Amino acid sequence: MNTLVEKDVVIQARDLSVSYGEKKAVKNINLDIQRNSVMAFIGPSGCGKSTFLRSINRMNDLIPSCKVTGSIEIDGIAINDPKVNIEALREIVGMVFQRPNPFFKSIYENIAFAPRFHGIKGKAQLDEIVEQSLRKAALWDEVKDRLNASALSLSGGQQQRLCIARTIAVRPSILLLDEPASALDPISTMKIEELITELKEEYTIVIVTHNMHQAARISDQTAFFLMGELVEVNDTSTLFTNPADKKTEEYITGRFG
Ligand SMILES: Nc1ncnc2c1ncn2[C@@H]1O[C@H](COP(=O)(O)OP(=O)(O)OP(=O)(O)O)[C@@H](O)[C@H]1O
Repeated sequence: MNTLVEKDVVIQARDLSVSYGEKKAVKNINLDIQRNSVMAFIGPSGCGKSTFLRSINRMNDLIPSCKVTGSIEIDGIAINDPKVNIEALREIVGMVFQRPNPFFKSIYENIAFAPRFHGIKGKAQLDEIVEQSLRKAALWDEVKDRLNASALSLSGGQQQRLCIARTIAVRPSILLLDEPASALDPISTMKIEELITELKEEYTIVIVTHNMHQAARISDQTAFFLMGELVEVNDTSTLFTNPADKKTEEYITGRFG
């Protein structure tokens, strides 16, 4: 059906496959991800969600046995082109992992480190970046009086928001979140979910989650993976209430996985 406004696709995967040695972990994926939306990847353990996520900022390049075929375009640029500057790509496409992994440095330095590395030296400018990043990550009020304390003195949930702030500090436009709340308590999880909903105003967010309630609460679109294949992608409300594929229905109703 024609629509008046074309969907604003920022990430476009075409026939994307990823193998580790002989094992094909992601098989011929075609997927469009819309700007300023939250896309959730769900599916049973080992179905390729994280592998696909990592191909969006070429983190798979770090795994020697890993081979990627097909294409991913971000804003029309084929990111697997050898000419692409990977550091620049990873600034545009930031990533946050399952376990909070702050640097063994102060809260301030965790945020200021990358901007300083990229040449921002002025204290006032760095202060501004630190404050804005922490505000966007909904952490400023909790840490503004102890910016010089060790990041490791924060709770797990605060550390994870610090990692999100650290990612935001280099001004990405896409955030990849690999089960960002799975190691956190329910209150910290709720804060991360609220944060994701706020951040999508400014960022395109792709999140891997094992928690289907979480996917239903925070995502606009959901993609269901099974054994390396993309079974179904749809608006989250449709996928959870009226899945097109029987395998999706079986998974979301808890019949396997
Ligand atoms: N570094 C690696 N080397 C070899 N095989 C890997 C590697 N990482 C993942 N795999 C394999 O690729 C397949 C997909 O793994 P992946 O981690 O992408 O799945 P997943 O859906 O994210 O799983 P989970 O939900 O358990 O994190 C699995 O069979 C896994 O064993």
